Amino acid sequence: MGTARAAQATRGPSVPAPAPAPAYDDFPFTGIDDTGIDDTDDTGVVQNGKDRKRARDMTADDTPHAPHASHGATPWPAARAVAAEAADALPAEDRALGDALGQVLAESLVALTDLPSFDTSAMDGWAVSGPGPWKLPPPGAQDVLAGRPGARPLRDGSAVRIATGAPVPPGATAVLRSEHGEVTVKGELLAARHVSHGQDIRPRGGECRQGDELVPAGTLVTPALLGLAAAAGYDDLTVVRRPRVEVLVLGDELLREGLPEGGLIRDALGPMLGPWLRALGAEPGEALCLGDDEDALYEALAASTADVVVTTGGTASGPVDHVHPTLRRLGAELLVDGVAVRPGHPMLLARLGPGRHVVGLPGNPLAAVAGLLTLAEPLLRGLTGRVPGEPVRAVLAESVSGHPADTRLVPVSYDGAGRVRPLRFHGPAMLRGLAAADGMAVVPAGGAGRAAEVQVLGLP
Ligand SMILES: Nc1nc2c(c(=O)[nH]1)N[C@H]1C(S)=C(S)[C@@H](COP(=O)(O)OP(=O)(O)OC[C@H]3O[C@@H](n4cnc5c(N)ncnc54)[C@H](O)[C@@H]3O)O[C@H]1N2
Ligand code: MOO
Repeated sequence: MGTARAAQATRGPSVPAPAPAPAYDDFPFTGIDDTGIDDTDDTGVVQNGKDRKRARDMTADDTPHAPHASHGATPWPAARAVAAEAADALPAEDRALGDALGQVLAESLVALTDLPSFDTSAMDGWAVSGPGPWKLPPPGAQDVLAGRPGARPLRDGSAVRIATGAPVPPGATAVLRSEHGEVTVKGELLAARHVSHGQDIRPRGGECRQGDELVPAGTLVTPALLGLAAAAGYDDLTVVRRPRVEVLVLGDELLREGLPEGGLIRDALGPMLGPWLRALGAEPGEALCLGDDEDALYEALAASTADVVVTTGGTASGPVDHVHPTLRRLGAELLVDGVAVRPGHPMLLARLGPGRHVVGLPGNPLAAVAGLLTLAEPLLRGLTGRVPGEPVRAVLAESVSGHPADTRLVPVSYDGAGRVRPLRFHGPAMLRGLAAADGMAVVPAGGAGRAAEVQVLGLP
């Protein structure tokens, strides 16, 4: 707070007074949010035309109202690269199929069996041998059903009723679908159309042979992969261990339940970070609320055995912002200390010791999400062994103003035509836009015009 106000104060009286202009973070409900970017109305609506011109005027460096530049901050792409390189994948572990979702295969998935493991009927009908008409077994004879092996061999010219999924009897040459066959009064089976050799029989090994590589190591375990692994004979999978993450929520002003009152507000980050970190492949513990207690923070960080500690709040330089001094006290190595991105510029990444990292997220909720996407996501990608996908890019349905020096992350949603549209309520303290968003657009310094292509970070 205060930079723009301080600049105003140094203005001499001979300088013509500009129209009263908003200072850096005075405008929770007006056109300026604390990113220092004026593209919103009081509800956070992105504006055009003369409002945009006003935005340009207000963000020009020679005005008294220039926003903070992130001096000494790491450029956004470089910060992501540092976080991605900070840690190698954790060791492998065996997990039951039901527990392995979202982890990465540490070994390739090799078929433990042929699939199908026997010649299988693809339809309900009759297994037939040779050309028709076919003789049927006497009424009351056993049908061939799924899960019942050991059907008797079929002789040429005979048929037997069979169910989908049942093992085809030896000697069968095809399966005739029930809707394509007719039983005569003499008890013979006739085909209503030509039956080709092998029709509606799934041959053993048609999908894979035992020993075939089905999926390479490094693949993310999805629900579909779990199904394939089960079909191929697996009870458990060898996967990269999930990183254990502790979440420390800082701030004396935070309530864990009920309505905000008396200057206290609800903790919006504890409930959000656990599920989000899990979606990124981590094993988060219950968020711990530490208030603004410097010693409690020191002790929690010193005692932590987690692979990653995520803190929220306390990253700036206010009187109770204890993250930097505590990391200094612990002798931590700061890998990233501030990022040229809005919101979220005070975010940090530190190494407490070998294999022990701290991600410091700013307290403003949308700024915390920016920190999560900028630092925690690539760090966890490295630890979990997840391979980065191709960056998603999309065309902007309308222009988005930019910070003069820093990257901006803006909640966007896809319109029907595959373009992305910036959303209202995107101030650093707001989650309303994000909750309606499909992603966060990466807007370069200076902004991006309508129809420009931008990177879009996905959300869980
Ligand atoms: N002199 C300056 N002051 C600030 C700057 C700056 O550059 N110079 N940057 C501002 C920006 S931008 C941000 S972001 C914040 C970051 O501050 P902290 O990480 O120290 O966060 P706090 O001060 O603890 O909290 C900021 C804000 O967020 C609210 N908050 C905190 N935790 C939660 C939570 N779990 N759930 C909901 N809301 C939370 C908190 O009450 C504050 O309103 O610093 C600015 N200041
Ligand atoms: O505006 Mo701050 O950038 O909320 O991180």
